[in-house]
Amino acid sequence: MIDTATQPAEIPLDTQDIAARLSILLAGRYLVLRLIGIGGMASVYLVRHRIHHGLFAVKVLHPALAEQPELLARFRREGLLCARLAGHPNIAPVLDIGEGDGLHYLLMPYIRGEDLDHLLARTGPFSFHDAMLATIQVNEALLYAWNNGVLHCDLTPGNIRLNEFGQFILVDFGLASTSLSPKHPVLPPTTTPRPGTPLYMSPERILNEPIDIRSDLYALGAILYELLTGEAAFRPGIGNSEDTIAQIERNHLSPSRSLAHPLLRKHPGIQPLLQSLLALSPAERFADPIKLQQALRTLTHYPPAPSLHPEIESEPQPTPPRRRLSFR
Ligand SMILES: Nc1ncnc2c1ncn2[C@@H]1O[C@H](COP(=O)(O)OP(=O)(O)OP(=O)(O)O)[C@@H](O)[C@H]1O
Repeated sequence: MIDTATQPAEIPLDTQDIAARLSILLAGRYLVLRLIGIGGMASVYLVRHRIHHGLFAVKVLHPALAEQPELLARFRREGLLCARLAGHPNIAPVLDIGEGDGLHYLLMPYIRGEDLDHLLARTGPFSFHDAMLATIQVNEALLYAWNNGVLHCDLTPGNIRLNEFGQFILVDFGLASTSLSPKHPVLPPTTTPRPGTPLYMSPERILNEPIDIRSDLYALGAILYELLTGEAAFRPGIGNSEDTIAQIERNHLSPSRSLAHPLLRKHPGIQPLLQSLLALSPAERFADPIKLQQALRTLTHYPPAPSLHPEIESEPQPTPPRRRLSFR
């Protein structure tokens, strides 16, 4: 992810020092085992609970970034939004938010497995079945977030992990947005560049126009393309949103060009699906994850998930006491 607006080019980061401070901070409850990975905003550590031995991931905001109020607020918001989304099988929830000794951290369940960036690099393009399964599951996560007033806004293969049970799990809600209305956010246009990962950013996001769920669906389309072909859907000036904007303006992102990939022709129905997901204009895309879900299920003959009985969906009610039968 790049953040041209706020992020320094070089973040001084001593992960051993952070791990040592984290060990002291969490001392009573968790043992810090090792560093899992480093992102643009945070480093993530594997920890073990001292009593029940469960494994967790602790995401620590880079200390240098914690000094920037806007980035600290964004990190806290990530924690709050992810805590709100707890309970969905395709979203890594935040279980605890804490700070101390200048460190700000989020505690999450550890997702054993690999992110899709690494998986693609290791195994090459996915089978049609696996690519569609990933898309269906991530779309379910987007639907749940959207229904809870959240847009992910930084959907990339690196932010999706495949766990040991074959579930695709969305991590990193660091750029997620929410609006005042409780459901289905629409974010206003901005005057400054939005942070993000150019390869997966929708045209309207790059151009600072209003964005809604269709911007996340565009990113999902770019990921599906990459899973099926092993190649990025677009090749803009990587890492430089200026180049990307210039290329959009020159219409280099026209989907018709890249959808001619031979691996896509093998699967009837996939090209129109990608055409809709990757349409330059949001008006030409699937309107929402429900519409996409229907198309994905038709294409894969995947049965719809059983929906909860309405009584189960509502808040649990206390069970009335059983009437005792009395016998004489
Ligand atoms: N709960 C988790 N379990 C296991 N690994 C995780 C977990 N959360 C994050 N990771 C891994 O840790 C690494 C860094 O995490 P993440 O991408 O969330 O950091 P970030 O700084 O927010 O990233 P970005 O650069 O996209 O802003 C990634 O490889 C990610 O897959």
